[in-house]
Amino acid sequence: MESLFTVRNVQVQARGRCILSVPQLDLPVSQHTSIIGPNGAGKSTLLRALLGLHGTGVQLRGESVGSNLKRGQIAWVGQHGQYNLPLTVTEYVQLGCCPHGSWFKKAQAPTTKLQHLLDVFDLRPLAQQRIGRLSGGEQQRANVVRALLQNAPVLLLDEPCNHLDIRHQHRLMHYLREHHAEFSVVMVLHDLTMAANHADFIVLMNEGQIVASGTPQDVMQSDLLSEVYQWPIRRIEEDGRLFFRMDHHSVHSAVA
Ligand SMILES: Nc1ncnc2c1ncn2[C@@H]1O[C@H](COP(=O)(O)OP(=O)(O)OP(=O)(O)O)[C@@H](O)[C@H]1O
Repeated sequence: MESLFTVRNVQVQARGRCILSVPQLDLPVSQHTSIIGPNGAGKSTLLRALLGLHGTGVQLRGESVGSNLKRGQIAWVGQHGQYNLPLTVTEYVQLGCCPHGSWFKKAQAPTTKLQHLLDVFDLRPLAQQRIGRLSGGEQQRANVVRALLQNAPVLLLDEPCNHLDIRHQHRLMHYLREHHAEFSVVMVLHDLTMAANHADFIVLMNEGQIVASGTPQDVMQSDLLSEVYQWPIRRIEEDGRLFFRMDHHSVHSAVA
């Protein structure tokens, strides 16, 4: 298996505690990888490590991810955007076209792609609005468009479906699938059914460690998921697709 990212002996400490410990992880090329796991499992920390923000143990296609060259090949959507900038939606998404590390320089996106993405993500009517005045879901869509305009071969998306309604969640996932030849995607997702049906490769995390990695069929087993999430999770297979049902569980029995 050819690797997109190789992670070797990456450890991240914060306030005297280890929040990420990954002896070895290989993420395959040209696949959609989803990182799943409960709150605080270390998913965002792992994504930041892939971005080269936590030391030297990560390689992208065999070269250190810390180099500017490699970092310029990665587009990133974090959990929080910079919405206090005095920019319209069009100006905000065009930041994606700036050379890496010089976001303050004036940039122009190719008009066709910009207009296409504004249409796909229903932002055209809001194009001249201030980014700070948009709703949470609209801002998130603008963040995604900004990342897509970078034309980077690797997209790292931290909970890209945050704030998105169901239609826009599916539109985003379908866009990523339709354009899979243009980029590899590594994304953090909380929706297990969405992860199973849109990712080819799953990384399951808990307490700063990789619990399992592999295909959704192999990794997303009821017992393992229930143990990691500490909640009864039932896996259902229908027409070759996986669905996950959170079984009813009173808060009292979950806490007990
Ligand atoms: N700068 C920091 N200082 C101290 N603790 C931190 C710091 N950054 C992260 N942590 C802790 O590390 C753990 C992992 O955080 P991380 O954001 O990677 O989790 P996550 O899996 O992405 O969670 P969520 O699903 O809630 O977004 C958490 O317990 C968090 O409180």
